[in-house]
Amino acid sequence: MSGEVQKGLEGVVVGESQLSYINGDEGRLIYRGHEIETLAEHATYEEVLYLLWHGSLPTESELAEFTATMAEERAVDDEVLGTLADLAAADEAPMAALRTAVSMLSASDPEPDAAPDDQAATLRQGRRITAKVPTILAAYQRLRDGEEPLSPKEDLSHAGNFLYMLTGEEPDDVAEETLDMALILHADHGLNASTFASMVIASTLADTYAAVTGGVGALSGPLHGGANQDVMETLLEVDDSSKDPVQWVKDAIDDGRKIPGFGHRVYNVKDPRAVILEEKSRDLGDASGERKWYDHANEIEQYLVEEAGFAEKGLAPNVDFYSGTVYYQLGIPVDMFTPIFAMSRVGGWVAHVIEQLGDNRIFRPRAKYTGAKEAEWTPVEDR
Ligand SMILES: CC(=O)SCCNC(=O)CCNC(=O)[C@H](O)C(C)(C)COP(=O)(O)OP(=O)(O)OC[C@H]1O[C@@H](n2cnc3c(N)ncnc32)[C@H](O)[C@@H]1OP(=O)(O)O
Ligand SMILES: O=C([O-])CC(=O)C(=O)O
Repeated sequence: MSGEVQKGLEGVVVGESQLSYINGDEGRLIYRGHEIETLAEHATYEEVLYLLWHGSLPTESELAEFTATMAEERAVDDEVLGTLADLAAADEAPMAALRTAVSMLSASDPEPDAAPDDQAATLRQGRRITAKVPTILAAYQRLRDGEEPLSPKEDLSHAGNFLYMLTGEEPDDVAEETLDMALILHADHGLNASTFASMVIASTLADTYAAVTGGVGALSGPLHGGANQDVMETLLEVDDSSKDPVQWVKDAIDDGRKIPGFGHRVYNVKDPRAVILEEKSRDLGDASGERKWYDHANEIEQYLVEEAGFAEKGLAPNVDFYSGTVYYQLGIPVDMFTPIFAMSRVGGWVAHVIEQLGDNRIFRPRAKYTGAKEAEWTPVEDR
């Protein structure tokens, strides 16, 4: 066994997966053989969930049944809504509220005695959690606004129902399709930090709720999913400053700031999801006549990649760089951006947990011990 330290586990292969493949030099992402561009254009989020969880694209009748089952599972208990109201009163961050609420869902699980390594039961539990996350998030946003949560509508899509529960109005096609596409793009991405966190938890044979709660926690950090909120806050800061975006970013680099939404452990080139989201951000701007959010982001990208040497260092926009400008143009509050990422990625966490359970071995790496080996014991009163 090599004693070499692989900081951040870079390049370490810990298992096999059939879920998603990333080529970081080509900027390519596929889910179970399907290119992300094809899925973004033609699939729905429900279809992608089915693909990830069941191994192949559903037939029309399989999709109808799957969609209906998930829609029936959207409602959450009053106890969860009550806790969300308390958290809203305490001004808790939405990702923290989501983390707490997902953990609470286990109390109403209809299969509490399911064996932890039962893949079929894990899939049903994961499906129920995935169905309920939008309800939790929309309820939380309404409670923060002093409004009553809305009950889910079963006849709307996963994305459409979330927007309805958030705003009280059924969304137009553009908003629904845009969010649906964003959910598809964020559903899975190999062994990213939050997915790996879920897998580590599942590998101990802890339950699905523990694994997903851990995933939410890991995704919330600014080096991971939290970056989409940071990107939008950066663009708002640019807009509020008296500087043009390029001058702003030059000064930010001189001040030693990291630019959120740039850099990736696997991609050395632009993330293919960022390419799709960039186009969507520009289209939304053109349609509304207000392109400044896309323009600010794009000017920053052009400068960093073409003039500041980011391309040579393999630093390019990641999925978080343009997603925020898309959500912002849909009127979604900035601190709901990372929760929307979670609303999608829960599907990937569940898929990887099921895959892990199919060939489980507990994760247990080692650290190279660099501490003292012979310390002298001194009684507390003599220290
Ligand atoms: C959904 C997602 O999780 S996508 C990632 C979302 N996170 C972000 O956008 C936050 C900003 N980006 C980052 O912090 C990093 O690029 C990460 C966390 C994504 C990847 O981290 P790592 O693979 O460990 O790369 P690491 O942080 O070591 O960076 C390598 C070099 O690039 C630099 N670098 C990396 N990202 C950036 C950035 N956004 N801006 C400026 N410099 C950067 C680092 O300073 C480092 O330079 P050095 O070698 O001179 O010290
Ligand atoms: O893969 C990663 O490390 C981060 C990422 O882009 C994702 O989770 O979508």
